[in-house]
Amino acid sequence: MGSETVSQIIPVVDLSDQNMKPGTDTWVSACNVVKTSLEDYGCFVAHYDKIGKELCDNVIFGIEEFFKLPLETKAQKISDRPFHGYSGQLLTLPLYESLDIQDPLTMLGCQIFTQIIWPQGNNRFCESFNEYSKLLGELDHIAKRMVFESYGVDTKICESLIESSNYLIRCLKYRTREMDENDLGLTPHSDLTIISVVHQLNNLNGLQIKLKNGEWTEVEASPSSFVVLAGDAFTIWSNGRIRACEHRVIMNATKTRYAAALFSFASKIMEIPEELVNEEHPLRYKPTFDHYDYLRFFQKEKMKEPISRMEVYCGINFKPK
Ligand SMILES: O=C(O)CCC(=O)C(=O)O
Ligand SMILES: [Fe+2]
Repeated sequence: MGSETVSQIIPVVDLSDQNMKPGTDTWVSACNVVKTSLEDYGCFVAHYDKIGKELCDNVIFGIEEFFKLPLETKAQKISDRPFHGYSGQLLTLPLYESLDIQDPLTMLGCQIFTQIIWPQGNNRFCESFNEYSKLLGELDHIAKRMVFESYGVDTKICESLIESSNYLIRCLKYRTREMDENDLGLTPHSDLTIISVVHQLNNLNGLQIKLKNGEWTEVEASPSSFVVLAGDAFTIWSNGRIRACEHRVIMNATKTRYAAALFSFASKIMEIPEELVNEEHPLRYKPTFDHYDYLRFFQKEKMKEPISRMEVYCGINFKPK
C-alpha cells in the first residue's frame, strides 16, 4: 500500500451556502468543482451545516444502543433486499461492525426496522434516524443535480432518478485496536452505489481515499463535513468519466469511531446519456444499466476489484479469456 499524505487534498464545496440556488453564479461554480472532483478523486467534501449536535448525539446514542443488543437480536433478518441488517464479528475485520437500514428517508422504513428490533417501540431511534437520513438525502440529491447539470443532461432525467432511487443508511462502529491487532478498519473497496454520503459522526478521522497515483489520503472529520463518494453505478452511468472512489478505513483513534453512510441505488434502468458519449469518450459500457442486477452479479461473483468488476459486468470491450 502507498504512503499517506498529510493535509487534506480532496476539494471542499460549501453546500450550506444560502445562495446555493440553481442558476446563481455560486451554484454554477460549485457544479464545476463537484464534477471535476468526482472525475479526479471519485469524491468531494461537502460542507453542510444543517445537522446539529443534538441530532448527531441522538444518532450516535441510537447506534450504540443497537450494537449493545445481544447478537441474536442484532442478527435478525430485516429485509429481502441486498444489504440489510447487521454485519460484524468478522475474523478478517475484528474492529468493524455495521448495520444497514432500508428506506430510512421514509418514516415507514425507520418504523419497520425499529419495530423488528424494539417491538416495545423506540421513538427516539426512529425519529432521529429518519431526520438524519433525510438531511443526508438532501446532499445526495444536490450532488446528483450538480453532476447532471454540469454534463448538460436533462434535469427531468435527474429528478426521475432521484425519485426512483432506493436508499439505505449504514451505521458503522469501529472499536479501538488491541496491541497485536493491525489498524485496518475496513478493506479498500469502492461502493456499488450511485452515490454514498459518508459522515465521520463522532469526529474521528479514519476514512482514506485512494488517489490516481496509488497513494492514500485522509479526509479530515468535522461535524459539518460530509464525504460524497461516487460508486460503481455513477461511473457506468457517466460512461467512465466519474471515478468510482476507492476508499478504506484505518483505525488509529483511541476511542470507538462511529460513522454513517447514506447509499443510493437506482430502482429503474439507468441509461448512459448521449451527452456523455463522443469521439473523445467512446461508449465504454452497455448503454443500459440494471443496478439491482449488478448487485446480484456482485453477490454471486464477489469481485472486489472495481474496474474489472464493471468491465466484466457491462464493459463493451471486455473479452472473457
Ligand atoms: O467508516 C467509514 O468512514 C466508511 C465506511 C464505508 O466505506 C462503507 O461502509 O462502505
Ligand atoms: Fe464504502
